[in-house]
Amino acid sequence: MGDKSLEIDGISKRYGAKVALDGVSFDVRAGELFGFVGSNGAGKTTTMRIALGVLAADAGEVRFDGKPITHEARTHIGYMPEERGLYPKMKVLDQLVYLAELHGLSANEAHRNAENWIARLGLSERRRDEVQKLSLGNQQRVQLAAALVHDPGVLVLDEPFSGLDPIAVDVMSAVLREKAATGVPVVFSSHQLDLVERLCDRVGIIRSGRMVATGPVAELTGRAGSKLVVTAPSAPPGWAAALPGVRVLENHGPTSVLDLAPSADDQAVLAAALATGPVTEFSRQRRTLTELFRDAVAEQPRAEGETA
Ligand SMILES: Nc1ncnc2c1ncn2[C@@H]1O[C@H](COP(=O)(O)OP(=O)(O)OP(=O)(O)O)[C@@H](O)[C@H]1O
Repeated sequence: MGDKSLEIDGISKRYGAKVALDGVSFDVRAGELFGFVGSNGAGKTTTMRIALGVLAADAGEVRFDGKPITHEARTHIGYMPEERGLYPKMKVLDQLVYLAELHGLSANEAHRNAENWIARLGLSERRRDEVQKLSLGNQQRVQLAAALVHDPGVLVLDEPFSGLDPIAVDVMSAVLREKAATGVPVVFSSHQLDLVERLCDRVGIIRSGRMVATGPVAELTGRAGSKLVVTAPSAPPGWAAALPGVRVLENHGPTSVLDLAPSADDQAVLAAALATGPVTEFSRQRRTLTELFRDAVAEQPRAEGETA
């Protein structure tokens, strides 16, 4: 491994008349953590299942290391399915050893890896317990261990953070960063956008089966303009409403939070504020991924055939 990326190129998928994916493209580069975000039903799970090969696309191609992904290459993907596919009655250690052996590791390697991940993910006291007797969060740790136990060259994780306590979130984050640092492309879906923003090198936003934005968070949020916080105690209500490229987001007493289009002139805003009297605060704030997401999801025209 080291320089191999996973490419999703023009993937389309219908379920009957329902278009689930319509030409979805993005790449997850070697060594990067890629956050895949989108509303419920936008197509994340479908995309991941197609990348893994458990579902066939109607059109498009999945490539690994520049070549159409083979069955062999797919066995090197560590996958965490949304439906969480563990054997409920099997014990944690046995299950991980079994899965590692299934991927071709020797008995010794399988044991060593299983024990390593059990320790790393804080499951040592649970290693002899049946999976079904674990809490949901601990089952999820086992599910991550299952995705990692065969030393995968790619990680595809469907909502790995959902339902985890803050400590488990930290462990999961550290493990994903570590795997990426070894050159593995890591893609995961999540609705926890603050976490995605903090953790990921790049993100992709999918809406109704189409990618609406892909790139580093800072780049995407920068392109979307910024927020301005202005405190002008003498300003009358609505002082900023008519300024070009400005949208008033919130007013708290003398403080206004303004949304600035990329074309808007912040100095003109400052001049307008000063024209009302003193200005005691004037600061730019970067937009968050959550705000960007809301805009991206709200602004796109509805897909053909989609009902409100
Ligand atoms: N087996 C199926 N049969 C019919 N429609 C399906 C099937 N699986 C998914 N869909 C539809 O395809 C679309 C995409 O679903 P998908 O599960 O990929 O979304 P998602 O982004 O993972 O959503 P969530 O965040 O809720 O998990 C949805 O409209 C869904 O209803």
